[in-house]
Amino acid sequence: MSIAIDFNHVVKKYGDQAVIPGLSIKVKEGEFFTLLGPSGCGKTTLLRMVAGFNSIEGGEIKFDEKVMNDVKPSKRNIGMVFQNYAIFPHLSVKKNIAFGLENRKTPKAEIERRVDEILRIVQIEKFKDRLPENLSGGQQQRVALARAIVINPDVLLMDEPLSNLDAKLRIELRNAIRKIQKEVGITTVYVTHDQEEAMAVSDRIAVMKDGYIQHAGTPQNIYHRPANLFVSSFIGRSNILNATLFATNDKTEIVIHDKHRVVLTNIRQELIKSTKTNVQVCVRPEEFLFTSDTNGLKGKVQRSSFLGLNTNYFIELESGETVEVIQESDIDTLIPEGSVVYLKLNQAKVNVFNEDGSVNLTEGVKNDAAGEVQSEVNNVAI
Ligand SMILES: Nc1ncnc2c1ncn2[C@@H]1O[C@H](COP(=O)(O)OP(=O)(O)OP(=O)(O)O)[C@@H](O)[C@H]1O
Repeated sequence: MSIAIDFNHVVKKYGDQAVIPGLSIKVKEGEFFTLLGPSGCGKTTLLRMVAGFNSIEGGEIKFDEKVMNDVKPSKRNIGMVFQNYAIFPHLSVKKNIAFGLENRKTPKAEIERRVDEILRIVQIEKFKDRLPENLSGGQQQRVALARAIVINPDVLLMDEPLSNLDAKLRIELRNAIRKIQKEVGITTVYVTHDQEEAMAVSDRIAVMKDGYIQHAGTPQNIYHRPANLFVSSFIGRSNILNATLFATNDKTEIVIHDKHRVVLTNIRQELIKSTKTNVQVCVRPEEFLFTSDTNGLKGKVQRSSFLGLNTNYFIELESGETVEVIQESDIDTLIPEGSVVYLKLNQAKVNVFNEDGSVNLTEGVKNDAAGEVQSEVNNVAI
């Protein structure tokens, strides 16, 4: 059985310091939900609150309709996977997996059946009689995952489960984790600081900073329509350019470096309080296009790198700023280093933020975070 988790104005304090000042979000039943953010933003703290290892100083955490604040960790029916595997070294793989069921006094035949089923799902049948010391890191982490899910938990919590593995294994195991989570359908909260990993495994991601969720949404929405400049810089690569936004009754346009004009049709007019506003424009490397139009942004190619599918260019603009441009590789053409080029923006894709970067002025942001930072953002005067 899987459940929904409701974080309702949750507060965590250490002494006087509120590391989570008030956080609200709903995790859906069966969802793969990831907490993503830089070191110290409060991901582990929040995960430990779900498990019951951390006290709650305000608000409530509910599993479906039940308030869990004072429920002991052992009564929460949670499976956990940590980065350091946490499996018993002296027990075989099979015994490690059976351990939680034996503790719960599950009948022997049922233990046999469940362990065999999980060995199959996690694809470690052939190692079932080995001791952990004779397994690779990735195989040990599969055992840890099997141990966590064999007890049929309501919630699966994972804290950086891949961070001790090498790059190739990380990709292999993250795909396995995603597949297994969908097969068993357990509501999952996953912690990572690796944005690519978060995008690869999650149904939804909450990008955190300083104990607040900045943006919660699908990987696609967070990438294409980040709620603020922090989110756009944290997820994927971004070129940030200063610009001026002019809004008249006829049209809205941005002017970059006093020269390059781009008409935009997707600005949230209700947020524009002045005919002339300083803004910051975020252009992903693939949202630049080369043009023969000399009204484009002029620059000089500093470095061209053929990467197979794509070609990567670093271009120094007249302003002295360097931007990164990615184009699908052409079979014969590589723009040589030193060439003068003109760039235009894919105007439907770029994001425009207010001067301090706290609000995306572009239409299409879908932010499910219902915490205080959200209402502050909505009230920002521009
Ligand atoms: N027991 C504690 N006492 C005091 N402060 C703490 C304690 N545990 C964590 N903190 C502080 O709370 C904040 C959030 O820490 P947390 O471990 O949740 O961050 P994180 O996002 O998981 O970081 P990382 O990715 O480095 O693990 C940090 O500023 C940390 O120093």
